[in-house]
Amino acid sequence: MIAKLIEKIKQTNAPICVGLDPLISHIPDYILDEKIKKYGKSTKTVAEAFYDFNMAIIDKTFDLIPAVKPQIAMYEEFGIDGMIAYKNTVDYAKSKGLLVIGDAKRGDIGSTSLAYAKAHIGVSEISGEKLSGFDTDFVTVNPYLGTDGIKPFIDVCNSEDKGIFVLVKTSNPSSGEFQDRQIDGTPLYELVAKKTCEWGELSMDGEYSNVGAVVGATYPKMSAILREKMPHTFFLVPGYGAQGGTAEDLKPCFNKDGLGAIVNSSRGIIAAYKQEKYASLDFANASREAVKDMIADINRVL
Ligand SMILES: O=C(O)c1cc(=O)[nH]c(=O)n1[C@@H]1O[C@H](COP(=O)(O)O)[C@@H](O)[C@H]1O
Repeated sequence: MIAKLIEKIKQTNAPICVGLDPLISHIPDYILDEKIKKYGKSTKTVAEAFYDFNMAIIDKTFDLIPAVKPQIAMYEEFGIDGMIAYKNTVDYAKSKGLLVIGDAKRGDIGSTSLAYAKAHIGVSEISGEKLSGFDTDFVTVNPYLGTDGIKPFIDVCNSEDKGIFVLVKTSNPSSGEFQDRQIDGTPLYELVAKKTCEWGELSMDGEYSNVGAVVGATYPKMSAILREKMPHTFFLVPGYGAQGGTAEDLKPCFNKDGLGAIVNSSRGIIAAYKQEKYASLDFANASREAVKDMIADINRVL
């Protein structure tokens, strides 16, 4: 699956994905009001509004980008109705030819990880009939439980041609609390990186592995170290835009050939219409212009 993502990045010349992380405060009033009229002040209203909002953004951006990354938490907040909106968003993005990175940060003991893997990137079976859950192309995975928590995801990557991104160095302010702690002279994030490379060897897809790494844009010195130590690992890079990461900051995440990473921006794209620069545009066209600006900004440094 990573080879497909790389192919789409080359086709679009855009190593970026749009984070579909809607909040009620992002949704224009006219969409919310229409849904409230139909469904009252309910979780269904929010879910339907999120789906309409996402579809409009996908319609205006799918020709420019290789992938989207819906963050499941934003949907889970609204229970079953939210989860339906998540699944509908995944399916709509795929119908437009986009690859979908489900951001669910799963990981547990082996048997439970297998269920998570099947839910997000795999299939299940009942009496010989295949059943799919969310069916995204990639899912983000938390490595804290170690190899038996990761292995089921890798097995599903191999059987279904899918991919995962393992949290290695996250973008948030507290990421160093554990990740930067030295263990026998090596920071924990480097130990996780080494393990991620070993796991990656179990699912190679061309030059890169289906086992990728999440590396935040906000720690460029560490990104440079990781890029060198992980030559066959593709990076998912969050933290650009709203969290302060700049194009210069994420440059070390890329290889010399300009490949090796896909950069996510969520609020910076889907809520672009709230920024002065895009204020004259409707929300979906503002997202389109913000995507074009992000692509140009990143390609400028590559
Ligand atoms: O796995 C992720 O995508 C992730 C890892 C990380 O280290 N930092 C991080 O921000 N993310 C996700 O990336 C998105 C960032 O959103 P914005 O800050 O609005 O661009 C959110 O969905 C986060 O959950």
